[in-house]
Amino acid sequence: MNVIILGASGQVGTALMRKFDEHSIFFQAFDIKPNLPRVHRLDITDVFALERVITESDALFVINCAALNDMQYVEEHAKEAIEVNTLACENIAKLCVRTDKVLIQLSTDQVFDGERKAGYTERDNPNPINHFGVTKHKAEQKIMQVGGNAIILRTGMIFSEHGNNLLSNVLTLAKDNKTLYFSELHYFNPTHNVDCARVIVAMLDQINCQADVPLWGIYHYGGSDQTNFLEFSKAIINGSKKYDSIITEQVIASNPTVAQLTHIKYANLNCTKLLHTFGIKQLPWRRGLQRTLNTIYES
Ligand SMILES: NC(=O)C1=CN([C@@H]2O[C@H](COP(=O)(O)OP(=O)(O)OC[C@H]3O[C@@H](n4cnc5c(N)ncnc54)[C@H](OP(=O)(O)O)[C@@H]3O)[C@@H](O)[C@H]2O)C=CC1
Ligand SMILES: Cc1cn([C@H]2C[C@H](O)[C@@H](COP(=O)(O)OP(=O)(O)O[C@H]3O[C@@H](C)C(=O)[C@@H](O)[C@H]3O)O2)c(=O)[nH]c1=O
Repeated sequence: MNVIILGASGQVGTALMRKFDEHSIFFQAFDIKPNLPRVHRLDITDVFALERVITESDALFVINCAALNDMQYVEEHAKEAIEVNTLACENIAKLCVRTDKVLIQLSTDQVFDGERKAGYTERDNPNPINHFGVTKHKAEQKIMQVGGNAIILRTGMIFSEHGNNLLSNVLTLAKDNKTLYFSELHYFNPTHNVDCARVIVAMLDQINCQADVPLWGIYHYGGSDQTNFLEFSKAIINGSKKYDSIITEQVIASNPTVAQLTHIKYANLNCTKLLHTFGIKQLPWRRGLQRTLNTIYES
């Protein structure tokens, strides 16, 4: 198997590179910031460079993890976000069709409006309420219009030991002994980057073996079980206490209106389709959280 990873320096990209090495899968890795070994520079909005990379490679799979993910930045840089999160994805999809490659595109729970408490299935209609969700939903629509052998994997709140994510934000504030204020009314499925990579590798494996079975379409994956911002931040603090005595005890429920947060209210993903189609089970995020904290504090 031979794979192209776009956005390889990010949370999911780095975990994928590690998994591919473990499984002896050959990959070519690209990112706008090639700050890791074996990652080459590629801006996915550079149409010609993108075309060269995809058409000259004999990879069977393209996994697109590249995106602008800072939701506040995306609100303030709407045009740039459309270029990266939507138009580049459409181009990637077209190039995959032209070169007969399978596309795995990462997407988000933020394509929904967050009003459905029961957990969103793939049959639920997207209705994004933030610009990040709009850019990702438009990408999904463009990819579906292009057709071809494409999978869209929607996930939520990815955490890892590196990069800017909710876990690192909580730790930074907690180490300054600041009081943390978090909503207990906003729900989501935290997803360990390594777990997300596990799911992608399992999907690739099966696609590779079952070329005649139509597996294309949208799937949901998030860590089990759903939680809210308050509970998740408390779990981070509790898991850090054995390493850090100065960490704050002060985690307080503050329940802002949806308008005060860019994040949607109920971002829970129902992952049954992935289980029934690929046999891939959800893993508990608490296990990934403790592993991540161990890595952060022990390295
Ligand atoms: N993080 C999360 O909580 C969630 C993420 N997702 C989706 O999953 C995917 C992977 O997310 P994650 O690994 O967390 O993302 P990261 O932000 O960690 O990684 C994305 C990488 O893409 C790079 N990038 C940005 N613009 C370009 C560009 N024009 N060309 C090439 N590379 C670029 C980023 O660089 P730089 O850092 O310089 O911008 C970064 O290295 C994305 O599609 C994301 O939207 C879905 C749900 C939740
Ligand atoms: C640091 C902090 C954040 N928050 C809130 C604000 C914010 O909406 C929420 C989460 O903060 P973050 O900015 O770290 O995470 P956020 O950017 O909301 O995360 C999202 O990222 C994109 C890419 C996705 O696809 C989503 O699934 C989701 O994971 O927590 C507080 O309430 N109190 C705090 O002290």
